[in-house]
Amino acid sequence: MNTSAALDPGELTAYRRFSRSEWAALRASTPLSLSADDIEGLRGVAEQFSLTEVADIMLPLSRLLNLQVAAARGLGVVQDTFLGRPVVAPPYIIGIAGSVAVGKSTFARVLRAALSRWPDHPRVELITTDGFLHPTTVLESRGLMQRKGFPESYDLRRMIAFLSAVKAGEAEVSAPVYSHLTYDIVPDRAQVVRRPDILIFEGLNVLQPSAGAPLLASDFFDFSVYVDAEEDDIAEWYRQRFLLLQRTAFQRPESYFHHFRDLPEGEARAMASKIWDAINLPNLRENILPTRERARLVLRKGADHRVQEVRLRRM
Ligand SMILES: Nc1ncnc2c1ncn2[C@@H]1O[C@H](COP(=O)(O)OP(=O)(O)OP(=O)(O)O)[C@@H](O)[C@H]1O
Ligand SMILES: CC(C)(CO)[C@@H](O)C(=O)NCCC(=O)O
Repeated sequence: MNTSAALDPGELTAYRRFSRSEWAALRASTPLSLSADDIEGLRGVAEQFSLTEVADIMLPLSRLLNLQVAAARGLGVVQDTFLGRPVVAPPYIIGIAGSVAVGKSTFARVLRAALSRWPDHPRVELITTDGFLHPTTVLESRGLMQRKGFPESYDLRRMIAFLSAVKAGEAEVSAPVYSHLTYDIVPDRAQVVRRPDILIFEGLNVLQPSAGAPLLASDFFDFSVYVDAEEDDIAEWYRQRFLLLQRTAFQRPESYFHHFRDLPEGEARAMASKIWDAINLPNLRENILPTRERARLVLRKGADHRVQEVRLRRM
């Protein structure tokens, strides 16, 4: 099986396809005038993100989302008026899905910065589903340490309860926090969300069905994005990130991968490939890629991380 760009006829009718330049041209409808400094500021949120990526991909998307937020608020007014209640806009929730190492969190950080520049929705929060992984003690007791990222490794009830509380407009909603350094949930720490204008909810599992549970994460989404790329490219990004972490985070004694800190580069690459092939690639094929066609927007990246094609669902 591969993750090639080929689409079946059903998908072709569901989505409009845009080349990079066609999508970039939609920036023309962006009334927000960003100075060169503003754009540089957005890029600073994630140094890997190039200026052209911000201008060509992120600005049209932030405009589309700005219009969508306004429309969703309009519908909220209709419902509150019908119910005779004071009008309160619930947070607009955007799900971001895709493989391990495809660049979801990088993309989400830049999207957050871009959306928060709009005066009508300055308060944008970002939560990753990593925090809803079961802690290591639970994963170990269930024999799931080699299944991290698979559906059974998450506390889905807690994840759905979190989204439900945010959408219901609760004043403060807490999410657990995961550390990539210790490879575990951080005890006694929480990330608190306080009625943001927009919540970006990022993780490989956000578009997945939840076995047996009545609600899915995507039931709470107003919009969703799938970050897509060739399997081989993602595997290489995973290896590159592993090598970077080896030179940085793994050097710290509290790192779960501290014992890999002095592996020669060839062996470190082989170790990264082994973890990729054993865990993250099967998870991509079995559980993540099958959710791609649920997304409203699919961004297809090339080997250089630049988005080459955008597919937008017809609604
Ligand atoms: N637009 C980009 N340009 C260049 N490099 C990028 C870009 N986006 C991500 N990367 C790099 O690709 C790697 C994976 O990115 P990131 O950590 O954002 O992925 P992720 O999908 O959030 O992964 P995970 O699911 O493991 O958290 C990182 O090394 C990151 O620096
Ligand atoms: C925490 C997840 C599942 C998602 O971010 C991922 O980073 C992970 O830890 N995968 C398990 C195999 C690995 O260490 O790459």
